[in-house]
Amino acid sequence: MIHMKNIRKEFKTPVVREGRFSGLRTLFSREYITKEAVRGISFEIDRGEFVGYIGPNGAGKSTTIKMLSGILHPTSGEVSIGGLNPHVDRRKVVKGLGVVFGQRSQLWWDLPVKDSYDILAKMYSVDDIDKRRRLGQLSELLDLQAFWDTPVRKLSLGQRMRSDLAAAMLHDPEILFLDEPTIGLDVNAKRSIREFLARLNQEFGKTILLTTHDMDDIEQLCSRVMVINHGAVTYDGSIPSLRETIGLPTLITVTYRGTFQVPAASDLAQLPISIISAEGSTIKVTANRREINTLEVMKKLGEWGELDDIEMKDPDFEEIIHKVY
Ligand SMILES: Nc1ncnc2c1ncn2[C@@H]1O[C@H](COP(=O)(O)OP(=O)(O)OP(=O)(O)O)[C@@H](O)[C@H]1O
Repeated sequence: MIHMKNIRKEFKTPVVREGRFSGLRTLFSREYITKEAVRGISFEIDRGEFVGYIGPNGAGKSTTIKMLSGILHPTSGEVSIGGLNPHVDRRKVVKGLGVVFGQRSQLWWDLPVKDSYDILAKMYSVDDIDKRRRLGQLSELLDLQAFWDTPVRKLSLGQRMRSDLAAAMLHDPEILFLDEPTIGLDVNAKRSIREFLARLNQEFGKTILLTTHDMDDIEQLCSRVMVINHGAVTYDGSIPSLRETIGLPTLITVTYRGTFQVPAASDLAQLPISIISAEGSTIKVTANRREINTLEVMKKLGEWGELDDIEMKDPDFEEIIHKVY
């Protein structure tokens, strides 16, 4: 449904001149610096997928989304949405696309929220009956009613983001591109947006590509994650297999009934288990699931004393991402 093959994007910016008349000299400069923002990205996204697109600042995420939505033209490579080129067939493609840039609103700043929807409905040729029906549904899902008549500039960030999501869905697109839709939101606002996005995907079958720096968004919503770094995709797969690929150790806290006996240092060195601390009847160890499975770890720990309680903590997704970046 969404196809990108060997996509590259270069930006050319004039060399900034220094000294007298620097502004004018920069303006008329013929020297450019070329920045390769995206370097040969390829991926396919199928109908109904919910894909996280993550990477550090400046990695090329927004540039990718802009090329997919036809705002930017790739320097080279193939891009298509439902078989159409978003740059060439922009009008047709945008009918099936909803786009939200969390940092920028597509609503009219001084108008009441509902007036922006009237304008957007006209722009997307949504008739009155469909507009009323969809806004009723969106208003219920996103709880918009309370600020329906409020000018956009007076909305809180959470209300503004909910209004923007409704705006992106007003023409009922099949595909949604979201660039940081939870940026700056508090826990409750994030939760309500995540619930909405999960329903769009699960109940209404929408295909969603989500860019975010919030790893909870990714973990709670996405079945697939793509990591982009320095303009190239460095990982594309599920979250569990990303955990496995990175292979950070699991922290295991064991409480014994009474005393326990750890093996001699030479024997311990043979095991894929490391002791972090031992105090009273509690010991903390780490083990890498790539080297030893959970059952084997429990068996080994059981040989050291009579087990009372075991707690396992997998590495946070945040820590894993830190490793990939
Ligand atoms: N219009 C432009 N002109 C010149 N350089 C640009 C332009 N847009 C983006 N870039 C550069 O391309 C690179 C990728 O930018 P992009 O905005 O795609 O990153 P990002 O992954 O979305 O980052 P962030 O997480 O900070 O939003 C950056 O080095 C950026 O400075």
